[in-house]
Amino acid sequence: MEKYDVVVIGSGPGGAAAAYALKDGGKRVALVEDDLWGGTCPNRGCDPKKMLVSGMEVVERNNQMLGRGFSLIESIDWPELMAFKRSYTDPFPRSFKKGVEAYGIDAIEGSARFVGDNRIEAGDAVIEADAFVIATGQRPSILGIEGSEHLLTSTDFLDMDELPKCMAFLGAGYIAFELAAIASAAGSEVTIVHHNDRPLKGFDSDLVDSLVEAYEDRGISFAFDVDIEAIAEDERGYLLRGRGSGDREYVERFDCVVGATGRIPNVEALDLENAHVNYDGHGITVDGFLQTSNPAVYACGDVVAKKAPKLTPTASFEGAYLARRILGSAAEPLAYPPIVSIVYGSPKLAQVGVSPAEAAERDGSYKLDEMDLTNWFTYRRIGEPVSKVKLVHEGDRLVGASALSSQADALINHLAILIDNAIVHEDFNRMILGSPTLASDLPSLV
Ligand SMILES: Cc1cc2nc3c(=O)[nH]c(=O)nc-3n(C[C@H](O)[C@H](O)[C@H](O)COP(=O)(O)OP(=O)(O)OC[C@H]3O[C@@H](n4cnc5c(N)ncnc54)[C@H](O)[C@@H]3O)c2cc1C
Ligand SMILES: NC(=O)c1ccc[n+]([C@@H]2O[C@H](COP(=O)([O-])OP(=O)(O)OC[C@H]3O[C@@H](n4cnc5c(N)ncnc54)[C@H](O)[C@@H]3O)[C@@H](O)[C@H]2O)c1
Repeated sequence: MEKYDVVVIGSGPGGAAAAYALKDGGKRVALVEDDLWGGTCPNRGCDPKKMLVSGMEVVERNNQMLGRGFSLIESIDWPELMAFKRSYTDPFPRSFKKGVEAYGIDAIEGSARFVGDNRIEAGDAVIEADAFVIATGQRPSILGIEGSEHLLTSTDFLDMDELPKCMAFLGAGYIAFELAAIASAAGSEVTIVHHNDRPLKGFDSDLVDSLVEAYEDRGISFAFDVDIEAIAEDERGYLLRGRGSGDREYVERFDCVVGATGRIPNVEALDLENAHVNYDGHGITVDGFLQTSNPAVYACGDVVAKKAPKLTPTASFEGAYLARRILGSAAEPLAYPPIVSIVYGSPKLAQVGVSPAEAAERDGSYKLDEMDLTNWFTYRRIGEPVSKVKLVHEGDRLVGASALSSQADALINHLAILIDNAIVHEDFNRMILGSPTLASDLPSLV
């Protein structure tokens, strides 16, 4: 039987951050993976999605420059765009695993399951360790409806050889908005079907309304307040059946339907009962130090039941914290800085820190500014149809921001740096930034 200081289960951003930092700290570390090395983000999440977003951005920019020296590009060649994506994803797991091994971390292939409080089995190996980090992530949750076997997932979409002519996304969260924008830009007729009338819950509702309008302008349809009950295959595609408000029947046919109704934690295969590790439907339950009900077992990333958004940067932040905790250099409970969330739609929607809704609730201590930036030079020069920002200040300090535009992803990170470093308007008097850029807009925003 092999013995390690620490065994990390799951090689995604959370597990990898922990494993590398523990190795740096002198520990003997094994990293266990039962599928694609590197986890969701580089293989079937953020990165492949953003490779396809590159195509969407070209179409978006082209549309904005029509009649300004440009005419319409034909359309996206989907198989070529997919080949571009695969040029990144296909070699990724192999080179990731090579990197792990070159760093001196033992890479073990197999599905890990606990067989005792400090012992797992993975493949043929039985392994003991002083500490375990569980970082097994999540997988798509499949709606429990009749014919659910016909639903595709985000993983299927991100590896589709041909783009369907007409498709639906069920759910109106991050995945539906991002993949719908990609599919629409590539020429598919897209509908987002949602069970209530509040898409992208968690983001500012005014900006979400503007995003929905922008999608409708691009030809994306929405079916709100529809509870889907069944999907059936026939000779012409997939028939989606449900009930709308007032018990009205909803029946539509699509070439393909992608379920995007959330993700569920990967816990079942781990046999957590054998190690006395508690979990619930949201994931593994942990204390403020990311320790589970078994003092030798920790958890980080998407598999944790937590309030923090389940994103790559939060997973790696937690993995790095856990390494410090196990190495004995983190005495305090985990504390998150303001976390940036971005929906890579068309346009992009982003937020960080105190939300406009929270600012409105705590009347008096926060000041909320709403600004339409559409006529600012940064946006005029690219023919941007909509650019809005909502800024929350506490005294002279920026504490929160929400933004909607094709540049919102970059802008929100700039604003997060101001928030994290308590940079106020006067601080820009000491700086000379390259102009005209998003960064040179900042002094006028804060
Ligand atoms: C379509 C999509 C797009 C996304 N886009 C973004 C984005 O733009 N930005 C962003 O911040 N986040 C994005 N995310 C979320 C991001 O991918 C996750 O938050 C992140 O990957 C979580 O990292 P993790 O390490 O917790 O888990 P994962 O990356 O899911 O890694 C977990 C690993 O554990 C392995 N595993 C599971 N069970 C076992 C077992 N029993 N034994 C061994 N190994 C096991 C899995 O195979 C997997 O490789 C996206 C997600 C999806 C699905
Ligand atoms: N850009 C990014 O950072 C990014 C991109 C994609 C995914 N992610 C991560 O992956 C997670 C999963 O993405 P997602 O879009 O699947 O989840 P989500 O939680 O963002 O959205 C799920 C949507 O499905 C709806 N829904 C839930 N149950 C339903 C039901 N029974 N019937 C109909 N609709 C239902 C919800 O109301 C919601 O609108 C995200 O929460 C996020 O953590 C992040």
